[in-house]
Amino acid sequence: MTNLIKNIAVLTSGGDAPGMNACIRAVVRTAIFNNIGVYGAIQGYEGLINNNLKKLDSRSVSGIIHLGGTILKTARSLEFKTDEGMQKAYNNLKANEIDALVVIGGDGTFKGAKEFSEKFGIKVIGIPGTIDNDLYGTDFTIGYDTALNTTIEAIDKIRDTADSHDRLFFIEVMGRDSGCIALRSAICTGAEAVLLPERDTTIEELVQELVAGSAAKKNSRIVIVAEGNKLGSAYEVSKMVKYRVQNYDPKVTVLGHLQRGGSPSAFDRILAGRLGFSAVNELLKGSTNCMVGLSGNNIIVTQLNEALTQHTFKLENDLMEMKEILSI
Ligand SMILES: Nc1ncnc2c1ncn2[C@@H]1O[C@H](COP(=O)(O)OP(=O)(O)OP(=O)(O)O)[C@@H](O)[C@H]1O
Ligand SMILES: O=P(O)(O)OC[C@H]1O[C@](O)(CO)[C@@H](O)[C@@H]1O
Ligand SMILES: [Mg+2]
Repeated sequence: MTNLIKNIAVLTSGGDAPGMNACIRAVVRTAIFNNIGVYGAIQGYEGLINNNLKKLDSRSVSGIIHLGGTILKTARSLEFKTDEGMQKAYNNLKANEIDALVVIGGDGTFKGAKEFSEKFGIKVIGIPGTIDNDLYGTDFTIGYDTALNTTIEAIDKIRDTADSHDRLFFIEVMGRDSGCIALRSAICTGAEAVLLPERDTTIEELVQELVAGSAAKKNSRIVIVAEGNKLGSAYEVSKMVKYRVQNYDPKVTVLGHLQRGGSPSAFDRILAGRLGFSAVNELLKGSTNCMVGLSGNNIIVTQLNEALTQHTFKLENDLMEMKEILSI
């Protein structure tokens, strides 16, 4: 195997996700094992633009495998979307003799990496890291499993109050325009209803479901509201329901950013290790403009072009049907 790569830069970009640190550790140590120097770009693409690059060694990633967030920090960089920003990033990579980039993030991060690579010929490998699980080319993204577990732990707690007071709760969960966290958390918590971006539900249909719950002698009711659903935020949906059924006194909880934090689950740590390790090995093989992902129990490689043009989370009608039957 010929190693033509002298130095690489690794960065985390977009929303932070639990397991990003475990992944940084895997990238750094796999690269060092193969005699490749590693720089960490601080705050995602901003670090490349501002030459905020930190040389990393094996010890700089000690004691981080269990930490949420990202030691490299992350950002949503507007400047990287401009020609000038990309040019500055390229100049800094050249000045530091960096030949390749490993980016850990979501679809936006991959879009940026693809454009950058096509424009300047820099080798890039993407590693899927986002709680949204909204990327084609992998069954799971780093951070999703932990976020789902955090979400269901929070909903279970709300269920205690809902049960004790015979209340109706609308709980808004993250996921941008993907309903993956919403549907899975609805199944895991026995939620009575779920509003998803991938499925149109009218307010009348939702009210009917809730009224049917009352008729079936349900005391508490939990409605999971995916942030990207078409009816509106949990507050808006709650108001619309209250307007139609006055005797409900609905409560609203927006789980928000607590879903992104915390120590990564065993699943996310293993996934992060495998994907970080594979990303560097792909670079060594000469691969570029691609992402590593998990399919079944195998690591697969998908070209960024393909990953970015395919839509990801499709409504699994079988899961939806099962959820509906199991919550009668
Ligand atoms: N078309 C693009 N050209 C250049 N850079 C881009 C482009 N799209 C996104 N980026 C860069 O990638 C960054 C991260 O993208 P985005 O904010 O969409 O998050 P993400 O990677 O999809 O992660 P998540 O969805 O989990 O937050 C952007 O802030 C921007 O710097
Ligand atoms: O933290 P920010 O920038 O408000 O972004 C929130 C978004 O990021 C995510 O947490 C991860 O993509 C989405 O689920 C959510 O829509
Ligand atoms: Mg995204």
